[in-house]
Amino acid sequence: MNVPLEMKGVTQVHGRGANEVHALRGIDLTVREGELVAVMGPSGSGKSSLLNVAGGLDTPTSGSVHVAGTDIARRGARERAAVRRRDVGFVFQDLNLVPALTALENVALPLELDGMRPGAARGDAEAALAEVGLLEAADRFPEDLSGGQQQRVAIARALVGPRRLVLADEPTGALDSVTGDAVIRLLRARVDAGAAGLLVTHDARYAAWADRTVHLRDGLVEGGGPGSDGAGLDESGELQGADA
Ligand SMILES: Nc1ncnc2c1ncn2[C@@H]1O[C@H](COP(=O)(O)OP(=O)(O)OP(=O)(O)O)[C@@H](O)[C@H]1O
Repeated sequence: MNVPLEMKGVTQVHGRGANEVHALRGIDLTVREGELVAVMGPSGSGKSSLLNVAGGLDTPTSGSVHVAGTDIARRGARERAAVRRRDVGFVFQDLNLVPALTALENVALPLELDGMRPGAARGDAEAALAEVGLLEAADRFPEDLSGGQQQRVAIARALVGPRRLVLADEPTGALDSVTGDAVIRLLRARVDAGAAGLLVTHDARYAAWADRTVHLRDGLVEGGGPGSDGAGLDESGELQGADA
């Protein structure tokens, strides 16, 4: 089976000329099935850029980004969107639930947009809501849910269907620690069930749930020379301390 995520020599330049920002400067990163990788680093080091490129929301300036075997760096927007909908789940800090849709309809939406029949989409959405412990809230609207419940609906929407790659950008940002722990536990459970996960976090406590941590600085994996994807960087207590 293909590796869920394999990035090689990925660079990304935002802007032009005097405004050019080199957000990513040569990233090699592989995330395998059953593996949760935490991404840490100072503000502006490229964490969000890395996640957006990994999930095909942005294209890199150079390098390859294989998601479940397809190099999305070399595909057009339409094909990238198809890979994204089929294989990638995003958990963002910004919940982005549709206010006019119930929890269940919010979760079913990406499946229906991808052409799944409403009945089948509903069944998968119920399973995803059950996974986050919110099946009883299926028919409620976002405004009738607490912040933590809304976050779980967003997680269910990210995890619905058989996604092989789950990308989370500070998913615990706005949450109290109990709810934050619950979110990370859900992510960990999905990865243990066979997905690959990439988790951007500033919090060493959440990074501790990952199998390994990659530290970014100025668009590069620290200690990750050519041919390395940063595995084993955890041994550097100094870097962990600097980021926490
Ligand atoms: N759309 C854009 N246009 C121009 N510059 C950008 C754009 N997106 C990101 N950048 C720049 O690229 C660099 C990396 O940004 P990125 O958001 O990836 O960092 P980050 O590590 O996620 O930061 P933070 O922790 O603050 O969210 C920064 O210098 C940022 O200003």
